[in-house]
Amino acid sequence: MVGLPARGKSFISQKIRRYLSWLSVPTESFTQSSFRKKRAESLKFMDDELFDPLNEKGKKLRLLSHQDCMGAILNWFSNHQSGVAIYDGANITRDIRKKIKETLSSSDVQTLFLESYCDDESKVRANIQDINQTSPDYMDKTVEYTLADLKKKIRFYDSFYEPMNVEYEGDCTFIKVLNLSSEILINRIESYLQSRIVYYVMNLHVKPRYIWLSRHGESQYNLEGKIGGDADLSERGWKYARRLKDMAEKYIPNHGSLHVWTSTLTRTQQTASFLPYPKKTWKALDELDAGSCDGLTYEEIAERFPEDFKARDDNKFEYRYPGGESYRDVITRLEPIIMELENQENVLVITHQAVLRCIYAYFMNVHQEESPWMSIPLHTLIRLEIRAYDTLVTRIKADIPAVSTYKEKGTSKLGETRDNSKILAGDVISTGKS
Ligand SMILES: O=P(O)(O)OC[C@H]1O[C@@](CO)(OP(=O)(O)O)[C@@H](O)[C@@H]1O
Repeated sequence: MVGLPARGKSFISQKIRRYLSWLSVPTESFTQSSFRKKRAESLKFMDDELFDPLNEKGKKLRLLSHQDCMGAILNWFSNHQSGVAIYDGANITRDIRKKIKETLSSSDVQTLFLESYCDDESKVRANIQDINQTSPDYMDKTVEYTLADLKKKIRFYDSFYEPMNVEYEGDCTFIKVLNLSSEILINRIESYLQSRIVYYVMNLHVKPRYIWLSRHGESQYNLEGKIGGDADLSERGWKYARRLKDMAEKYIPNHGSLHVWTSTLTRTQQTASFLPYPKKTWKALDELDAGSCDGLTYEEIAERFPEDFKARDDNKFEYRYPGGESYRDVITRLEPIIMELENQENVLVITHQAVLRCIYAYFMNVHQEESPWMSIPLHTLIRLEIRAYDTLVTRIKADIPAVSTYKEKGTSKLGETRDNSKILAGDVISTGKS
């Protein structure tokens, strides 16, 4: 990363790390400031000395923390055949970038510089506000403190900042993001992975916003415990479809501009049928294809294909149904959906259990092995609040009972059917954090 403080470098780093990890590319982010803090603590160094351009000790400490960070990156590469290490630091001089490139290329590592250049004061200010509210570095500090501290650092770094340009660094591969917008300059993009990163960064948003998710209403197949298929909604499923309209009006603040996405399957389209908003149907949102097990109950699968049943329980993320899909396959086909969601302002996605797990795992940073086992109940509207440094989740459970479609590891039985008495009157709201 390249850029002055408060230019969204950590935000972009974290997003890229999450995106690539979700696509199964080993990715790690190394934050230079954490190495600097460690060094400063051990040397009993004050921040004031560190950001004084005339202070020789400060200069030395910055150099040491850079070396520590590079050491950690090289060490990480020695343990990984392939992958992406993100150096989250300022790296604002041509000299330091030249050294980074040389060091990495001597270890056979390609370098892609990603500069966040911003001279729009209002955007810098908004970013400082975000940093104050959500960055672990400033969690217990006032806005005034964060503002003063970051301004001091910006002034310091600005005195020797050399933005990237083709004239001086034409031989480098770089992406330059201008004013945290979709305006981007690129130079010498050479590999597929680099082009994925360019495309992803182009779709990124810094504005906080909500994404709304829901499974379809309870289907006839859900009632019978069957997987896959293209069944209609049950009576309670239709009830949820009607309720979803009221819930959208009640909970989605700017529902007037809402867009609804569904899969091509009947149950999601019936669920969306009362919503008076523009709709889009995506094949990519169809449920995980259960291949030759489509239309069976888990008990029938366990009985007829015991080896497959066990193999899926043992490694649910990788297991591919004969003639069907695995969770990994679903993630691959969901990539365009994620790109679009990163770009959109106000969308409600109505889809299926496995697909929602994959989308949820991306936004909530859930580990691959864990994601196929997450609980995504029926008749629940999920609100993801996408913020600069984390995602907040709120689940709004409609008071309409539904069967459980959750199967635990090691059993072929579904979870307990929720009975009416356990459903509280009114919607039940719960929250959590990524
Ligand atoms: O990966 P598991 O846990 O089997 O969950 C996926 C299953 O969920 C189901 C319901 O059991 O999805 P949905 O009703 O949301 O379309 C099945 O169709 C699908 O095969």
